Amino acid sequence: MSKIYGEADNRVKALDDVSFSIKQGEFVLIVGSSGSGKSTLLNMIGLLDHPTNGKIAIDGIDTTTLNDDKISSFRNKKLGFIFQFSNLLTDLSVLENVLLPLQIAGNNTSEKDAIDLLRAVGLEDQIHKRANKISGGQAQRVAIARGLINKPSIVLADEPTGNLDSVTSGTIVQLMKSMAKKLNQTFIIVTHDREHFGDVDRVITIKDGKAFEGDQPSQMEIIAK
Ligand SMILES: Nc1ncnc2c1ncn2[C@@H]1O[C@H](COP(=O)(O)OP(=O)(O)OP(=O)(O)O)[C@@H](O)[C@H]1O
Repeated sequence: MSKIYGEADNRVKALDDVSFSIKQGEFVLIVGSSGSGKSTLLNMIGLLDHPTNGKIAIDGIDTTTLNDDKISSFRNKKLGFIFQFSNLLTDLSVLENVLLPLQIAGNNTSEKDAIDLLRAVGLEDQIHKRANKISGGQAQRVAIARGLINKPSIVLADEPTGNLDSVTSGTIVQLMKSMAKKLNQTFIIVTHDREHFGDVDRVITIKDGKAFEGDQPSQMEIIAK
């Protein structure tokens, strides 16, 4: 799978023939220096953008063949997003923001699940605050709870611990790992904080748009192919 931005003189090959497969339940880190293509890869797996060449298969479905409606419903049902600049709706409370994905997916709203998650990210005393009255780090933790509330089978996170102190980062990492185990969720996490994550199933390094595991070019198939 490749992704090229722009044309002619402005052409940037952000992903260059990246190919790997991730199994259900794997906890995977994507690391690499700034500008290497990590966010581009996450956007492709999250079906937020299309690859220029190749395909992304999820659960055996080649997502490049799906129309926009199908992509939206696929995204709502299967994927959870924790993106650093994923804005919260500022007119809503912290709790309402976390409940939103349940309502969009038409799932039964479970306030208890939302409150449990907010407690797990250390925000139980902020749940009725409006989202514009909390700090950046707290907003990041709300975004984490919001990304997990639907119990998505695949969670995509871009720098989920980026705004957080190391104690809170540790709590968040433990929460994500325990959810991954309990619900057999796949986590694909872009991070600059490799050390905060401790033991993980796999680490994929992106270098100049190419994917490596260990020192070897990644040779596995599917998900991004
Ligand atoms: N929308 C875009 N249009 C043009 N070029 C882009 C676009 N998005 C990313 N790029 C370019 O693609 C390359 C990969 O960018 P990407 O954001 O995926 O890197 P990254 O590894 O996530 O970086 P960082 O760690 O700084 O977030 C960079 O050269 C970047 O400038």
